Amino acid sequence: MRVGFIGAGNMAGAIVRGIVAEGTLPAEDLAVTSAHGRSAQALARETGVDAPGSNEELVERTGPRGVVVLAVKPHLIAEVLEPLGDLLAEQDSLVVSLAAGTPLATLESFLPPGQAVVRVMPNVNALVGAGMAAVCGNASTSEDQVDAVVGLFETVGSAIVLAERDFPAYTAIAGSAPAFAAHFVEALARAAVRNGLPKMLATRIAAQTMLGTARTMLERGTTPAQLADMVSSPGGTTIAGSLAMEDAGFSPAVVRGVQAVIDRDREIAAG
Ligand SMILES: NC(=O)C1=CN([C@@H]2O[C@H](COP(=O)(O)OP(=O)(O)OC[C@H]3O[C@@H](n4cnc5c(N)ncnc54)[C@H](O)[C@@H]3O)[C@@H](O)[C@H]2O)C=CC1
Ligand SMILES: O=C(O)[C@@H]1CCC=N1
Repeated sequence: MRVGFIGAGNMAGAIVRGIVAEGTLPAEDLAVTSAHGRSAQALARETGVDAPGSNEELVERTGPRGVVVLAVKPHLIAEVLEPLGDLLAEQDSLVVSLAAGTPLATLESFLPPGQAVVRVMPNVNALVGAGMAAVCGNASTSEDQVDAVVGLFETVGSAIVLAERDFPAYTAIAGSAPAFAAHFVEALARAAVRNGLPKMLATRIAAQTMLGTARTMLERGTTPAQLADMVSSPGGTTIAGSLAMEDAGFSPAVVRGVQAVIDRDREIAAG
């Protein structure tokens, strides 16, 4: 399978670096383009992938039946897709869009009828093989094509098939949530700095603690509530901290943040 990425920014960079590091596909089967070519060339130099001079050339080198991944910002999808429509149809390419708030119906409206399109919401942790991706194909996509995309993203983390109506909530807790987790680590570290720990050490300690907490839940099936109970000694330190965080509005702040992502996703979708 040959895969071309239109866009060489944060997300494409994370996926390409992850795929190359994991050895999922040989670097020569991957290609990237960017708006002015500079970020694509830098990524190509770093990873050994190809950096064709235009999006048309990228589709040609990726096809026939190649995967063309749209990794540009949502507002650029129309101007990138429309000129490529005939070539994508001719090559029988599979179009994969990573764009937030951009439904399959919108993507289809920029392409010839019958074009196979898959919507994916990945996250940046693909960079270290620990990503989370949701996948949804349109009516023109075969089961094999959806499976191939799931398989590709499984090599850089976890991947699931998800109904398109659930993409906004999923985007909040997977696509955007690495930023929220990073804010939490940063806040923990700053609080420790206030109490005398050096920032780098505090950040490492907090990040390792997040990693271990996630692994305990995923590998042992421990629920968040069970894990909190395991840590909270009666009359101890943790329950004092947890209740103080709740008193300061921790859960309502997180719920509002998730809702804001969902609302913004719907706003982008509405245009
Ligand atoms: N950054 C993230 O963590 C996530 C991003 N996404 C989605 O991924 C997409 C890309 O986001 P980022 O990588 O963060 O953006 P970015 O701004 O870091 O990268 C965008 C890339 O698109 C390129 N580009 C712009 N116009 C182009 C054109 N005409 N032809 C070829 N390349 C062009 C730019 O040069 C740049 O390399 C967005 O649609 C976003 O919604 C989805 C999940 C997570
Ligand atoms: O902020 C954004 O719009 C994209 C989608 C999810 C993560 N980054």
